[in-house]
Amino acid sequence: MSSTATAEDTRPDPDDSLGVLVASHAGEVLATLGIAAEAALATAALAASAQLGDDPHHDAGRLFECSPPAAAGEPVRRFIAMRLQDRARQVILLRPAGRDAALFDFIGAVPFAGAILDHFITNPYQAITVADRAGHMRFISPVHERFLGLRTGEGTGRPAGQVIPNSRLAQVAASGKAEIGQLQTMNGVTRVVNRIPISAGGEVVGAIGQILFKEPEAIGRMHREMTRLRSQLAQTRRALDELREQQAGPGLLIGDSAPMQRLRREIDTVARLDVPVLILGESGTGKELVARAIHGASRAAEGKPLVSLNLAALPATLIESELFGHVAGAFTGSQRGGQAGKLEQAAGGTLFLDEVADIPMEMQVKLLRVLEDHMVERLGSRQSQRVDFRLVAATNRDIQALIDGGRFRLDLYYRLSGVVLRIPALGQRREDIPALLAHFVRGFCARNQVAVPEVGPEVARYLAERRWPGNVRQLRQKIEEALVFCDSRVLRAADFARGEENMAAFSVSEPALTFGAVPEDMPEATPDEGATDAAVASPADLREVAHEAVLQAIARHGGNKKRAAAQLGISRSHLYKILERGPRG
Ligand SMILES: Nc1ncnc2c1ncn2[C@@H]1O[C@H](COP(=O)(O)OP(=O)(O)OP(=O)(O)O)[C@@H](O)[C@H]1O
Repeated sequence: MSSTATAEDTRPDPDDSLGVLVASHAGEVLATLGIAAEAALATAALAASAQLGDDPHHDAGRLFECSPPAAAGEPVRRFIAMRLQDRARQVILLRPAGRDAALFDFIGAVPFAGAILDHFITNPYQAITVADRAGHMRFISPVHERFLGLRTGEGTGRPAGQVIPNSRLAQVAASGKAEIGQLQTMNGVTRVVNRIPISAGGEVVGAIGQILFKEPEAIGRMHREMTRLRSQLAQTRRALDELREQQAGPGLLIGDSAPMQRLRREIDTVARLDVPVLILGESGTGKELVARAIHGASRAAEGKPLVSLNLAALPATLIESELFGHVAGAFTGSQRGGQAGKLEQAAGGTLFLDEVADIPMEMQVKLLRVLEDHMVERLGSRQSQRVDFRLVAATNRDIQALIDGGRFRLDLYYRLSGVVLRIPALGQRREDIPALLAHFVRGFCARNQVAVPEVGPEVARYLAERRWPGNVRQLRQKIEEALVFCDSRVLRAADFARGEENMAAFSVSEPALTFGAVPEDMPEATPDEGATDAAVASPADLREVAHEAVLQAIARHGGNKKRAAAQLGISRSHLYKILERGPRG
């Protein structure tokens, strides 16, 4: 250590990057260390320090810049200095500033730079944390230390995850990828945090965390609202796709079995006639599809609406206002400007009364009357108007039994059943199953924008072997469920049998199985024929869907994985497997 700075002092060892200069307030150098031994630098530092003056607010330390005069042709060397002082002397710490140091410019340009940095470190509304590349804590704002119940510096040097609950600073320092606007729950409180990797010399050297203490609830609310809207959008998209599918008409009535061919011919015939049609068939056999097909094939109804009303489970009063509409103020809660009922809305088109056998007795008379004279009077109005529409009704009930039991009016039955179309149950046309399988696989993959998987040759036979009390609707639901949870790029019979025993038997390597009810020449389902390479299953795609379905089920059940697994019809270990492998695993 030298005691004075003189002109002949040599430049310090170039490896030295720090210097300490101790001087009196009058500028007399008392001691130097490291780069401060260079007389020109010490002189420049003391001159710059004198410029700062004595500000009682900065007793804690003052940052400033200084540059010794450069020899001709040499670049200007810039140093960052920090001054600490007491009544007797000042101590100045010196460090060269990098050429591109914005910090240097900041300190040079802002006389209260130190106060600003101090503010960032002690800001009560936004704490910061710093971890090094190894993920160990280097600094935690005092306000955050208090929140975490730590004494000053207590967390320093410890792994971030041990000090801060749910910390991801170590991961960010390791990956170099920022995480912005994330919600982090610490000690039961949710905060909004940013985690940002910090680089020096082209390398990630650590990460900082910014924790917003103010109004995280507002941001949290926005986050929840966005999540809700996203899921609503996905639901709407799905509903829209289904609607499009339904409105596409008779082409989408899949199946070439003899009963289906006959049904198609009947649809073509009745569509041309002005007669009411009653569609009978078990639940899920496609009655609504047939109603749409009739409407779609009817020339008279071209461009006109098909208006549906499901009469099951609606109380009589509601059915009446739905059918006939109402005028303004007709009843409490009525629409301000009044509203047209389904009968009016269907003018010129088709009125589809689904589950017609479930209509309450007192409404049967009113329906009968309007079907006889086609005169519609809105509730609360004395004026009636004539409305013409084609009537298609459907039921899965044994309507004859209801008539015999006095629960359905015979005269209404005659009004509804100008022509009766009977839709065969799926069990009576098992040969349609391969085509339905291919159709639902394609539809599901298109809706979810995932690649179409290959369908194992045993699948159609396996499905044809099952009982389908819920008919095509149940078949569709089972196929979609299997697609969600199928584990590989090939959809296998085993994917349909989660929770069922003995599925090992249904593998391709076991071709000797017999399928009594299945015709020998039953074609096998094939993947999308028009598809190109994209049709090759990307397991990751379906895994994403499965992962999402699992997350949603867990959320629906308040985090209870056992119940989520039960609802999805998978074992708990399968659920854990899906969670573990993640959406792209
Ligand atoms: N032949 C078919 N081709 C393609 N999809 C069909 C066929 N039959 C039924 N579906 C599908 O099965 C599901 C149920 O069909 P739909 O709602 O028409 O049945 P439904 O007989 O009216 O049922 P419910 O008696 O319960 O009202 C729908 O998703 C429909 O698209």
